[in-house]
Amino acid sequence: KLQKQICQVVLDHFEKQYTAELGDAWSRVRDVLTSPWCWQHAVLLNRFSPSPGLESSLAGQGYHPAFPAALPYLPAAFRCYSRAAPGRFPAQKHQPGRLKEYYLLNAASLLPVLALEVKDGERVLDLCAAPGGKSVAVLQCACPGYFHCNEYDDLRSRWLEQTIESFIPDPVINLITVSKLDGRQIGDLQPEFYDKVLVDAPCSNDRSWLFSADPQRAVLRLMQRKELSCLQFQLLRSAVEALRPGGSLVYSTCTLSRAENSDVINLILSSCSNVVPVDISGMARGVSQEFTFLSGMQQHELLVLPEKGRAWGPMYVAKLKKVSSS
Ligand SMILES: C[S@@+](CC[C@H](N)C(=O)[O-])C[C@H]1O[C@@H](n2cnc3c(N)ncnc32)[C@H](O)[C@@H]1O
Repeated sequence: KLQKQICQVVLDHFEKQYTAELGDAWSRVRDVLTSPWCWQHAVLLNRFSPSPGLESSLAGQGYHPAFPAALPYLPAAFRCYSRAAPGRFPAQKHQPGRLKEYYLLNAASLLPVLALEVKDGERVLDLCAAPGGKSVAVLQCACPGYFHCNEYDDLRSRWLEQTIESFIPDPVINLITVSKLDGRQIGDLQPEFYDKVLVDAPCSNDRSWLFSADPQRAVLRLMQRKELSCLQFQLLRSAVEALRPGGSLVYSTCTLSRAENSDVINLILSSCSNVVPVDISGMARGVSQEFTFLSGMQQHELLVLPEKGRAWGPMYVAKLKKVSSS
């Protein structure tokens, strides 16, 4: 495989911003983000396609359960394995008519799903769903009564459909609706309809931006970075509209950028009087063996910092609850 090249202009930009925002922690995070050979992958098992021998094979290769059973929310059917050593379990190819047995992913990307605490029968919206890793993970946790997976981008929406086909069998797939809407409109289209909404927002994606192949495009993206916060705020506002009173939402990104994380959440909290923060510190404490978090965050949010041997993240997660009608 071609060696990944670091995009210097992005690294310089991050160096300035994240030294200011994260202090000393940034240099440890930078060492991981710029060393793809030490990146880890977790293996999320597909409960709809159990594979005899897979768990013992994972154990034989040094994998262990990534999440402790004592978490505030960890359904028995949700099984995910990780190991401290870098490297990748072999990926499974898409084969029409055959379900895949597992999904490879960054273990931190399961934290927003666990924070959402989906229960059987609930109406759930995954507002920005492609390629579908978190949609698949939601269905490992529970069987929603109605599951709406939305993705605005045409090509990525097809990818989402393929992921769902690869992991979800026939009776369950009928509970899922895939749409290609602008997520900002769903609040108006389906007001107060959902029990749970996941907003896994489009963001700077620090890990992949650092390896941008086209420096000119990277410069353009960096210049347009501020617009992302605006889009994220609008998506969140739509999610709040789409929630029934008493329902809750989880917001997540895979960037370290404060402007796309805490600032967006603070803006929603100050502009929507019917939304309150939900404490997720119990979950954070429960997984503190496997993940490193930025200290000094508020109880309704967490930021996973990649570290050697625990190279998960970046991942920001915040949880909010709608307490009354808009
Ligand atoms: C971080 S990715 C989602 C990853 C996905 N949740 C997963 O776990 O596989 C964000 C997605 O939001 C989509 N997106 C961007 N703008 C959107 C919009 N206005 N409405 C809905 N989706 C949008 C992007 O195309 C991208 O696929």
